[in-house]
Amino acid sequence: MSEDHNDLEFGQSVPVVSPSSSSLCFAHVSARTSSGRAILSDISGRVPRGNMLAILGPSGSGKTSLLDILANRSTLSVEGRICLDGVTRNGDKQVRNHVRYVQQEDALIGALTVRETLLFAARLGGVSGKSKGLRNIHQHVDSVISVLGLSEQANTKVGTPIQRGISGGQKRRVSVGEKLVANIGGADGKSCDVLVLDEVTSGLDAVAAYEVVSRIKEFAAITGIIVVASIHQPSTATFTLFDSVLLMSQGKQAYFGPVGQVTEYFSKQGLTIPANYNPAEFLLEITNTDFMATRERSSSFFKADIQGSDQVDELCRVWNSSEEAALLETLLSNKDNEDLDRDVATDISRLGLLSSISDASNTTMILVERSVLKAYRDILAYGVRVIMYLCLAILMGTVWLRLGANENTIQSFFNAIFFGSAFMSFMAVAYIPAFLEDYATYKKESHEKLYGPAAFLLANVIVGLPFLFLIAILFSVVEYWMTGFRSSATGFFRFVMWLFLDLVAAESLVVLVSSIAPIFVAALAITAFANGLWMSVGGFLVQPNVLNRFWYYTFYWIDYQRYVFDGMIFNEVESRSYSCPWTAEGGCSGCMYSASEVEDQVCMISGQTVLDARGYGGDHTGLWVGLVIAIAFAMRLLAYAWLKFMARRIAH
Ligand SMILES: Nc1ncnc2c1ncn2[C@@H]1O[C@H](COP(=O)(O)OP(=O)(O)OP(=O)(O)O)[C@@H](O)[C@H]1O
Repeated sequence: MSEDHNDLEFGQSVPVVSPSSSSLCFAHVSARTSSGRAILSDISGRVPRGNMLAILGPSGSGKTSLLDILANRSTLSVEGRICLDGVTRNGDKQVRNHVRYVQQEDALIGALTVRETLLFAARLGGVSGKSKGLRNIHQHVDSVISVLGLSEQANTKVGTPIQRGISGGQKRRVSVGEKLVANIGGADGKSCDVLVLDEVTSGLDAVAAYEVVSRIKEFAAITGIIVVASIHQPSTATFTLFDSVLLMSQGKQAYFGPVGQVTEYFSKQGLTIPANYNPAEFLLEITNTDFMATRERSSSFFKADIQGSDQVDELCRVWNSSEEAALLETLLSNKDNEDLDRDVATDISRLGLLSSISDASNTTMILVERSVLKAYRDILAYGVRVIMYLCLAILMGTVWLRLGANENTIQSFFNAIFFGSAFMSFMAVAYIPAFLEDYATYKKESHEKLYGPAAFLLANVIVGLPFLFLIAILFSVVEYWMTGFRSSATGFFRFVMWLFLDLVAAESLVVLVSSIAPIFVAALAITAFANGLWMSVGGFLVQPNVLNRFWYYTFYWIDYQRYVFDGMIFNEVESRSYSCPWTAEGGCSGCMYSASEVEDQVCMISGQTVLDARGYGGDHTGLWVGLVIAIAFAMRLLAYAWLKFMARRIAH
């Protein structure tokens, strides 16, 4: 391969590899669930480099299951052989470095524009703007935007639940674009050799679908990548763009071969595709057991008594005994083909169209940059919480307004501190939707080994901490002074510190729960329940010496809200004094707590007396700060361990 190929740019139509060179093969692939249910039975095919395979079949026929297996993402138990460029890849963890997968659901960050989304995808994929074959990363991204017909939307945001962005079909194109911009042909062991597209044209009209598929075809021809796409109801024009087609029904194979030979093959079997009839539509009709629309049309093939799945069995039986199936079998079992595949693949890997710059710290910084953009643009990420906490501060400031320091306000101060800290932790649930959006993106990107849980969680904490600090400051500025907590800079800043730690711990709980249960309603219910639990056992609603022994010896000691509450109480009460009325009969003896006459006829209750009387032990602020940090850290660590465990499970 000539070095000149490095100067090729996306959009040029000079083929780099011969379409008959190395390939992706799958031979006799069968798959079962853990309960033994057969999902796929004996599926075979071969896709040379630079070619596109369409997987066609009715809903539930096993298209996604096969794509997952080819990308080594399946949790099913798989038999058969999969090889890429002559190397057997069954269960090979490395295969995911070579496959880019566009899943059915678009996992995009709503606050980013189309161009930003693709720029971040290119950078995360390891594309360097200084790469030899790539004069400018922006140019590269713009050319992908242009070929996907997204130039007019380049600066439009993808869209959030409260801000309309691009359409569903345009989102599909952005998802495809993310794979096209990222590290195609890179030389770092993470080159993209196979582009897997699940339902790539769903949501697109016929013209847009044709445009997208034809651009992908052009791209495959230039770069030599193999494209495997499941597709629903393609127009005739779109269908004929594919080089070959695999027809599936009920997990079985009804045809594999060149698109151009479909009509001839089925005519030979007595299933004539009517003139001017969309062949793809015909194939779907004869394999759809739910709606047997073509019985009359295909009566010369199907005997009158053959119904439903028997019809599919008949199609598969005919395929298995066909010359075409025998030819495919010969191709798959030919050792010479494998050797040829391997040799050409070595040549292709030297291409290095784009070189790589990715490393762990660089990836984390890219993720931080992306999260910062999202955090300040997407009001749902932090904006909603900033507004909500400010409203809460004003509400509390006006309800607990200018409390004087006397014996009648002591309980109100305790209530204000409990309500403020508990409610703030509770409302961390507002972060769940934003985290779940990030999680979906992480899941998609980590599947392709672009980064792992450490970079994801590190970026999350780096971006989150300043926002939480801002919330703590804003809340305190309003509420602290309106309520009339002790007037001292130390008191104020300690109050801010405790709120900040409270928010950090509460957000860590959200991250942990949402990582384990990444479904909105489940994460919401579990987090709300956990916060309710921490509130109940924290020692304020039920005093520790009365608290049931089970809760006392378990959750009471790992309750971050308890340490925050105790820290805030000591900060406020310990150094304060509360006045109480002096009476002629009893002096200070009528006060709620033991008081002393500090001046002539002036009784004061010391804060320490209040704390002692209410059963609060000594001030261990340092220890409590350490414990809240440790609890928050432990929750993040558990989230990391869980994500790592899940990543390993999928990899195996
Ligand atoms: N891990 C699994 N456990 C149980 N059943 C599964 C599993 N994976 C797939 N299936 C079942 O296998 C069948 C094929 O599913 P698959 O998603 O592969 O079909 P599909 O052709 O992609 O459908 P659609 O076009 O509707 O997306 C379905 O009935 C599905 O429920």
